[in-house]
Amino acid sequence: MVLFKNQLYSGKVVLITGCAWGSIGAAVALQVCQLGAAGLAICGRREEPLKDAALRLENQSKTPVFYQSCDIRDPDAVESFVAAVVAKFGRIDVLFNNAGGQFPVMAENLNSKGFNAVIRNNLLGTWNMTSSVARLAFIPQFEKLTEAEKKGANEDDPTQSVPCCFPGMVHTGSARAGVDNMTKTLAVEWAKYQIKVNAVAPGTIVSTGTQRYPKEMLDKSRRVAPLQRLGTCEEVANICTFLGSDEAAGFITGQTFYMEARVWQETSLNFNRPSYKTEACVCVCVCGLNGPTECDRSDNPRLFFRSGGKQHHKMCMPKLFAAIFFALAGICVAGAIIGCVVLKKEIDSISRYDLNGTLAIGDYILDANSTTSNLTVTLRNNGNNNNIVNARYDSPRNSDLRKFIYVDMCFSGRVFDRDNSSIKIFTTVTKPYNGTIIQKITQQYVDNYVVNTTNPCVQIATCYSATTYFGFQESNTTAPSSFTVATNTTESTSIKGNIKNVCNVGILYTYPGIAIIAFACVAGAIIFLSFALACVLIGFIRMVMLGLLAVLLIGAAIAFAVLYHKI
Ligand SMILES: CCCCCCCCCCC/C=C/C(=O)SCCNC(=O)CCNC(=O)[C@H](O)C(C)(C)COP(=O)(O)OP(=O)(O)OC[C@H]1O[C@@H](n2cnc3c(N)ncnc32)[C@H](O)[C@@H]1OP(=O)(O)O
Ligand SMILES: NC(=O)C1=CN([C@@H]2O[C@H](COP(=O)(O)OP(=O)(O)OC[C@H]3O[C@@H](n4cnc5c(N)ncnc54)[C@H](OP(=O)(O)O)[C@@H]3O)[C@@H](O)[C@H]2O)C=CC1
Repeated sequence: MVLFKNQLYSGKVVLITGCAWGSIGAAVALQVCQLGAAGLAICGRREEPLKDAALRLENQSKTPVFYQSCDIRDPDAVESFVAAVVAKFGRIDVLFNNAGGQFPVMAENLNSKGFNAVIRNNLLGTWNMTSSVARLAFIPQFEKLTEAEKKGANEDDPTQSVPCCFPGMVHTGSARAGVDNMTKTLAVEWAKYQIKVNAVAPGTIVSTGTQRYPKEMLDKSRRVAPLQRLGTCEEVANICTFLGSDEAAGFITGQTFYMEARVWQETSLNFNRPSYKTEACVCVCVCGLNGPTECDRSDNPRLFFRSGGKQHHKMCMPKLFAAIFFALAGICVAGAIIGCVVLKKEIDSISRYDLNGTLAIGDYILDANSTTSNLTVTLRNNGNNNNIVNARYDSPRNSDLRKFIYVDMCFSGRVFDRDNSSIKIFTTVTKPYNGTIIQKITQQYVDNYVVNTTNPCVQIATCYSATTYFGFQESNTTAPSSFTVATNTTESTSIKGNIKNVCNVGILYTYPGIAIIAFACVAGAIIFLSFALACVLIGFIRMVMLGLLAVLLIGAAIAFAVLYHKI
């Protein structure tokens, strides 16, 4: 699209403050370079973006570009930059006071230092640059003209906002109102040097600058804009390029051009109810991270922290809580892993005792770690052609009260009752740990005479500290401390035993501390992870509300179930 005459800026030396690629300044720079400017000088606080912009501009035009790091708030730096430009190009024809900016903040949260910082950036900075360029370039250049020639045009183009008011930006609104007045005053004062001074007050423009603003603010800006959209840097550049050209706008001075009639009445009406989120933010300033980002301190000043850096990183309520919950979930996961590893190690360390064989009269099983007998089996003839089987299991480690073992015993062979009546096989646990009977007396009635080979098998769950007696006993006999059973002497009687270590349910009793911590950690990880995800997906407040609702519903359901059960 050709908007301007080819070579409109031919022979002109242009100075643009603030020119990072993607900014309004860079859009103006590209236009004037492509329109044949003889030289371009750009400045900014950071050198890297300037170098980058200079390279791009030189690649896309024939204009030589000079850049220097310079903070427009510093009069000495400005003076030396302008002097360097004059030394480099010999003159300056057009000045675009583009550098500036602020931070969004509600007036009640703005202190004097912050107000001053923005006034300095937008009003004082604009003045510093304008005055230096006028003194070091415009006026001396004018003085050198012949009377006939004294009709040059220079352009001061401070971009600014605020047709009438600027809620949320009182500092910059004031600064730009000052620039507006500066524009008019200088246009009159310096008309004698044929310096023309105009200002452009863009609406909200999509640029590297506004990328740092909260999305909600920009959305609001878009909604109140008559054209229902944000402007582009090129659109601002078009009017700047026009005003900067003596040929195009030679008869325009002392004017402020508002690019878009914002409906400020509506904004003013909403002043006390800003449409952007008022959520609490934690703002941390860190040096040396991905370029400067400004914190929106107006969100909620109470949770604002700074650590002295210049770059601000913001974390708002839901994200903050999500981060906290993620961290807690992480700690829980670590705890669960450590707990499970410790438990596994402990369980693996429990010895296994396998009898795996037939016990004969007088046999006993040795504890793997000691020579103490812990299972003794005696078989003796009761003098009536019957044998008595007595078995006794003693804890090998009486001190270790919390550990359990299961003993599986299988009796095989033919078992006779003296009276041919049914007999009982039972196990009982005496002296159970802590007074609790681990497995109550198990009774199993066996048919007359024959006990099949796989049955009866009994399982005795006992505590190490307990002494367990097991055996066959005639019915109607109360449990004594030893049991007898009549066996046919012609039949072999054997006991197979298998002592297993405890795992499953026993864990909870065995290592209560570690097990409880491990299970609590697993539960905690699940809960915190759910909280964190809820914070990310639905926000902290809503998550708390939903949580309360869930608790109420569950409570009501339990109450209903209890009542229903009772009825
Ligand atoms: C209802 C509201 C509706 C509004 C709708 C508006 C829609 C958007 C319209 C956007 C239009 C304008 C766009 C642009 O201008 S684009 C350009 C964007 N670029 C920038 O804005 C960045 C430029 N800013 C800066 O370079 C710096 O912030 C600045 C130079 C202005 C100040 O930096 P300086 O280093 O001098 O200052 P400090 O950071 O040290 O701070 C000094 C004191 O200022 C106070 N301060 C700073 N930040 C905040 C904050 N976020 N909130 C409140 N106060 C703040 C504070 O007192 C600082 O002192 P301390 O450090 O001692 O605390
Ligand atoms: N975008 C918008 O909607 C609107 C913008 N404006 C104004 O237009 C101008 C350009 O805006 P935009 O392009 O969006 O902003 P950007 O933030 O994208 O660019 C601003 C440029 O100015 C430089 N700058 C800022 N402060 C200083 C300083 N003290 N000294 C030297 N250089 C400085 C920055 O470089 P560095 O950080 O390296 O110093 C950067 O190159 C600004 O003044 C802005 O306030 C006005 C109305 C609306």
